[in-house]
Amino acid sequence: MDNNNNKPCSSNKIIKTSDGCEIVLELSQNDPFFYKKKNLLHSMGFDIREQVQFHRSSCPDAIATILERILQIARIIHLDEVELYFGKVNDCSSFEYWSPRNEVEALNSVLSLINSYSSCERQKEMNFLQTLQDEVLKRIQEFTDKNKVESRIDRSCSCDKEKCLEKWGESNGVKTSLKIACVEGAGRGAIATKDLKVGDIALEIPVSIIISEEHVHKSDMYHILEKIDGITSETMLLLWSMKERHNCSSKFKIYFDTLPEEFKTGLSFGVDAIMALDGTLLLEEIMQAKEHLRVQYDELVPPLCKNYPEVFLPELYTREQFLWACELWYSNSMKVMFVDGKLRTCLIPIAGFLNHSLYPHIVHYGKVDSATNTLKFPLTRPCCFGEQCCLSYGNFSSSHLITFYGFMPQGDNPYDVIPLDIDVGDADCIEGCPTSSWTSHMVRGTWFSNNHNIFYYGLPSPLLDYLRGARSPAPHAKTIEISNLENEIEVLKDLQSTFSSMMENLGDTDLVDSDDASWDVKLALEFKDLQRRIVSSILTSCAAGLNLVQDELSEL
Ligand SMILES: C[S@@+](CC[C@H](N)C(=O)[O-])C[C@H]1O[C@@H](n2cnc3c(N)ncnc32)[C@H](O)[C@@H]1O
Repeated sequence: MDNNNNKPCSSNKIIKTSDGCEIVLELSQNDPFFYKKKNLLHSMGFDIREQVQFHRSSCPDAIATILERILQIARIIHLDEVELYFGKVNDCSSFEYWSPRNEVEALNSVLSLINSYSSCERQKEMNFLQTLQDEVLKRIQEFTDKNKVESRIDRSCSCDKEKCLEKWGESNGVKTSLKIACVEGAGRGAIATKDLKVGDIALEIPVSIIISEEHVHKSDMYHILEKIDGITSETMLLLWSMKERHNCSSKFKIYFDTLPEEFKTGLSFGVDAIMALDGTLLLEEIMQAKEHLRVQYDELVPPLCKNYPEVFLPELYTREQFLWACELWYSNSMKVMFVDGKLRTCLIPIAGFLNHSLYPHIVHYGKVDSATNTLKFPLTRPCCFGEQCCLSYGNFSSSHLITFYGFMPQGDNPYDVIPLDIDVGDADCIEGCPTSSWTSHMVRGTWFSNNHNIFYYGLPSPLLDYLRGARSPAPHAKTIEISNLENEIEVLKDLQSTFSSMMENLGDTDLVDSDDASWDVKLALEFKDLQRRIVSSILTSCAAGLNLVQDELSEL
């Protein structure tokens, strides 16, 4: 799970002035998309460092206007690669958001600025900051109301083992406002036991119950494993957990008892499911991942069992058990930054019940609080009593989520992109270059776009610009001129041809009755259906675009 630990440090701050304060927002030079974001900021009239003034006497309306200005900058600073690539292409859309993820991230960045300032200033002098905070919270609430995914709780589940784990957690210092329950279609999940606000800590886990490499170091296998050239601590942990799950006196026995007998991830897909993926890139992804595990097992495990059978008991180290451990670590581990500054891959009892959502409540987690020596899970959006509280595992595509976690999230996933085999070279564009210089290109469902007008067609602008340049090297203005329109027709026809072949490769809708199919075939068919919908939306957009261009041409 990718928990936002590796973001460039922000130098945003609030400075007190004689008649109020000044909010300083700065794009980090270490941002991997620094030049693209800098160009975007410039195109909206901002610099990479902006100071926004607040006067003590600002009225609520003025504060709302200032907040909008701050958000315009914060949104750009917090864009990720996919959001940048697919962009916001409506020239007059400065009041619109880029994506739900980006909006909540931008709003939370303003909140954390206010909080860090308020904690060192006398609040009563800062009434206008309070008004600003209220406005931010109001917007987060509006967003939460707009983007809700309902999950149904299966109340017939007794969850006895999970209750046992909750009790064990409590006795070990876990603080929680969540309880474990069965959620339809997602196994177990965590449900809020009271209304939770933005900033509330839904769950707090003491470091003492986190499973990390320290436990391997204390085990009887460490002196053997440490001699293996190039072995990672993740692999050591994986081998350790294969044995520890059977250890009746393990400190983590209650935790291991709650784990499923089998994980249903893409790594366990059978032949029928793999065949059903024909024509998709997921087939390749799963085959490669399976092959990687096969080679890793063959190189590592049989020699350990042969040379140290008293430590690596052959019956605990079968290929099936190795796959179980890989799936456990892929689908349940989190990267945690400890107080010594080291990032370690860990299993976290109780937190491991948090499911993923495209509209998560918890986004920033994974850094141990040095004051309490605990790992905290704070909310970036409210969660009501009885609602499932979800995490963001990261900005992953459905193919990644299927391969390593075994599910497709509910709702439209903006990270479901199809990469295109066009190699353009070069990293982030250099200073002064247009924002459209990208090293690789991709598409996604054109339903995500709000601009289906001529020259846009709901398709990504970087791709269109690249194809325009490849067809005709002359600079391209988006103007209604014969040469431009003729070039547009060529570009759209090229795309039509590429995506028609992709659609042919995907074949017709499968006639398998998916109600009777096994879990893996069902998931494979669902994924393939998504691929067809994406490709079909592109073909529809190309056809609509060609009509638009031809209409314009006929009027010239
Ligand atoms: C960290 S565990 C979460 C707890 C898990 N549901 C359980 O019962 O143990 C991750 C696994 O939960 C399931 N999961 C997580 N989010 C999901 C979602 N949005 N929809 C369906 N399954 C999900 C997947 O099986 C995934 O591999």
